[in-house]
Amino acid sequence: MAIEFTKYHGLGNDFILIDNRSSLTPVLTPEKAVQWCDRHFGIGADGVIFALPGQNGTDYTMRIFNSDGSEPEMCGNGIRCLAVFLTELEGINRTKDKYSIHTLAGVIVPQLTDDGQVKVDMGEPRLLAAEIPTTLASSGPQVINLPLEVAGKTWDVTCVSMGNPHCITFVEDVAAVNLESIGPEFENHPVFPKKTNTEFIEVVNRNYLKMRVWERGAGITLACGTGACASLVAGVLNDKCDRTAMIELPGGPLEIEWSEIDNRIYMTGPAERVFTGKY
Ligand SMILES: N[C@@H](CCC[C@H](N)C(=O)O)C(=O)O
Repeated sequence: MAIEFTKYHGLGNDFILIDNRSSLTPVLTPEKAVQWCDRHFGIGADGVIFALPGQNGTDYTMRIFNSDGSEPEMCGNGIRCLAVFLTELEGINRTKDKYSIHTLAGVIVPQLTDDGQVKVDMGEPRLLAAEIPTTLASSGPQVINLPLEVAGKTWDVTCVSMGNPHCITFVEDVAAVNLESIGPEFENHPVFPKKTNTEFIEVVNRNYLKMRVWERGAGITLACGTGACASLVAGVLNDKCDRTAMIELPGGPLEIEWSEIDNRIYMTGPAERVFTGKY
């Protein structure tokens, strides 16, 4: 049976979106998602996202499979793509759209802005080691600037959950990091029982950070929304940046704010439709 899909990207972090609004069961298995995401033998993407009916009073549910078939709790760039996809499916006036989306990381609220971007209420960051989860907490309940041995080198890391796990480390020159070799070592490190996403951050100034990412279940991607949020939180906790900053990723910039008023993270960035098809 042919299934209709639409390809989107958020700063080059690309996804296959599927209209799954008639059932709470994704129309693809994780194994099929791996095949669809293959850049040589399939459509090619960092993940597959399903727009499912809402649960517990929410408008919709988002589920996502990474390109390796694993299921993460949340995806920041993906939820911006989902918001635009839903608007196009529902045909509502773009500027008024605000959705409550049920995810494995809780309820997330994206809103389309007047300039065609999407601003997302990403919820509160979680900092307790058990919430990340990580076993790396020697001196307290949080992991802030603690040494971690990876591939024969000591890295000072800060761990933040945005529903999914992130390990952040600050470096002098982000372009010099050999992501391909070091990324999998972080991802599969025994101190992360559910594996981890890893962000390498260069601080340019207190409102401008450069980031490269190795994603759990997807490898090197051009952008990671939850990673940018977690990195801003890590920057604030280490007194390296202010609570509002531009995070420059290989695919482009994201604006991130950690509100002092409600402790929630707000992420603003684009989401673009690329093409539609049947597979
Ligand atoms: N690219 C995403 C994150 C996708 C999930 C991640 N690979 C994980 O397994 O946690 C984003 O924009 O947040």
